[in-house]
Amino acid sequence: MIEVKDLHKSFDGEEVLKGLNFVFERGKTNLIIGQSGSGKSVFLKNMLGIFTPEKGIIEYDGKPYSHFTDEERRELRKEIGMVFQGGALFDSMTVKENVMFPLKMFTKMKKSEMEERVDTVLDRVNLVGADDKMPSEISGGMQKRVSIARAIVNQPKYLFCDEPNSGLDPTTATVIDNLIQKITHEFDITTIIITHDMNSVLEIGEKIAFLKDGLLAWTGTKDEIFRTEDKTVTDFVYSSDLFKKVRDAQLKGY
Ligand SMILES: Nc1ncnc2c1ncn2[C@@H]1O[C@H](COP(=O)(O)OP(=O)(O)OP(=O)(O)O)[C@@H](O)[C@H]1O
Repeated sequence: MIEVKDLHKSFDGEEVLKGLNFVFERGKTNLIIGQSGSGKSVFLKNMLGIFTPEKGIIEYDGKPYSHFTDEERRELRKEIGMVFQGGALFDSMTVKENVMFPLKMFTKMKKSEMEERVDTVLDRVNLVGADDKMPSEISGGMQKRVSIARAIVNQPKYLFCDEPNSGLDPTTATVIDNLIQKITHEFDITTIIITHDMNSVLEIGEKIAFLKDGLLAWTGTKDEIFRTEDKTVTDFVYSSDLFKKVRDAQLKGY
């Protein structure tokens, strides 16, 4: 669980986050949505310790990040998996080398143990047999799966995903969403996903934080987002054709 309390962040005197409060729950896919420029990435970077907030508290399983020693911050870094927008694989490394990278960086595992772990996660993301391929030789969807495998190989407690399905066709995007959700449940991870994709909201929005102008404008679940009459939310979500179609179908009782 990651709890954020009264988080403020400014750049050059301009306040981007204006006092956010939210609990990202363990074992759930927690989504951050909102228009471009609403502060989603800045929010994520504060949680990752890349930015330091001027005010507010970020607690990792009950412990404020500001109280962590340097050593504890390094330990925490090992417990965080990251799925970057675009995958961010190392082009010059094979699939297997990419996935093994965090183990080499953060653990003292023996080579055989690392190989076993890599095989297990590649199996988990349905990439058996792709070990020796280069990123350029596999599809965008497969690259995302490699990125997920790399993010979970060190058994993280927290998984941060920045638009994990951007650039994918809708079917592959759904496969990736469902994979992240399954892994979240299976390993009881606190997963935080920034997304623009309304289909993801419908599929895996177990807990949603809707940001507007640096404030939390609404929170709820994928079921609640359909029922809310909050105009700020409806203006945003019903600008998506997909949402309109699903809501119309629901109203007709399909
Ligand atoms: N390092 C930085 N220095 C100065 N301003 C920044 C910095 N990072 C972000 N900002 C500003 O903070 C605001 C929020 O940006 P942020 O990237 O969090 O938006 P976002 O909601 O993630 O947008 P998008 O959906 O387009 O990625 C923007 O006005 C942006 O210019």
